[in-house]
Amino acid sequence: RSVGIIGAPFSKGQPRRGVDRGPDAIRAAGLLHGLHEQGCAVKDYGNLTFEEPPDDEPVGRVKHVRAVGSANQRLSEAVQAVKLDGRVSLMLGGDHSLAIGSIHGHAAAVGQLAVVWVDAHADVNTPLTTPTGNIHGQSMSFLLHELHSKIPILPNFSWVKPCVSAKDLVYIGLRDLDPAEHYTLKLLGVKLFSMTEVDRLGVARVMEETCDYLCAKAKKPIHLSYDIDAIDPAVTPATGTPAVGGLSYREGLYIAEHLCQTGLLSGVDLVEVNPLRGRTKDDVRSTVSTAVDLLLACFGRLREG
Ligand SMILES: N[C@@]1(C(=O)O)CN(C[C@@H]2CCCCN2)C[C@@H]1CCC[B-](O)(O)O
Ligand SMILES: [Mn+2]
Ligand SMILES: [Mn+2]
Ligand SMILES: [Mn+2]
Repeated sequence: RSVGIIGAPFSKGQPRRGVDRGPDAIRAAGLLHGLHEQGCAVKDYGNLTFEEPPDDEPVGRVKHVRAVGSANQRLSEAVQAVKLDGRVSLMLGGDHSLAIGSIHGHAAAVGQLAVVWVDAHADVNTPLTTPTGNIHGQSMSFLLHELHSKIPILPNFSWVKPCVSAKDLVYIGLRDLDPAEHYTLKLLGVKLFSMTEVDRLGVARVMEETCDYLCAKAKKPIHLSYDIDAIDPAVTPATGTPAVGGLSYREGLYIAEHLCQTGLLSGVDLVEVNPLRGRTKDDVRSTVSTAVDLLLACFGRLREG
């Protein structure tokens, strides 16, 4: 497998300091060494640098609009370039607002794609429904064709074109949604496997149904957007919005292994690792090493050897 790594040290999609340290923490924990060990051809494109627009006042309730819009435009261009290099793009966050640029750039390069969003949260608030104003909880709303009419004009966001159809999106791990998000997902008929379905069906059946659902019509390239807070906070506590009752380490790995086996994985995000949110060094170590293990599984590592 040929992998192109992009570091996106960005935190303005949410209020907590430290998530911009995610990319270098994940690298320091041995990501590149691990990928090389398992035979991947790896190119590290380094960390993006982001401008800090002055006077970035909230627009309505939405915070850091100009910074988030500008950062994601830059990320979109970078991901598109990695795809045009013929590599699977791997974006290391940084907060989950970065999925806007990552998925946008991926779609610009490959056309229609399927999205698997692994997360405790749906991140599908619109700028008008968000309870917090944090754009990391709104990312999917900018990307879905079906929500285009619900998105107001925002500064530095005019470049964003919706690029995902609701029928091409699957959520896994949901357990902390806002009312408006739940309403939206039901209204659009988005396929979702909350932690209830994970418990009821088991992760193997969830992945079987996910792939059957996404591949039923045509096999599209898959974009996997993995929020580390999908995993149970007992395993990955160093993150901004932990929610109890998450995926086990094993379930998290299985999801990555299964998607890797489809051969359709074309873009990956690993976001919301925040080294400053661990109570102890062990908290941080466990979070970062789990992130590395999930990524090694995305790119071919199997527990059987
Ligand atoms: N829906 C949210 C939003 O801010 O829009 C509100 N929620 C926090 C809140 C905590 C108390 C119980 C109810 N939920 C976080 C989520 C965004 C997560 C972004 B992600 O990237 O971490 O997934
Ligand atoms: Mn998220
Ligand atoms: Mn989340
Ligand atoms: Mn988060």
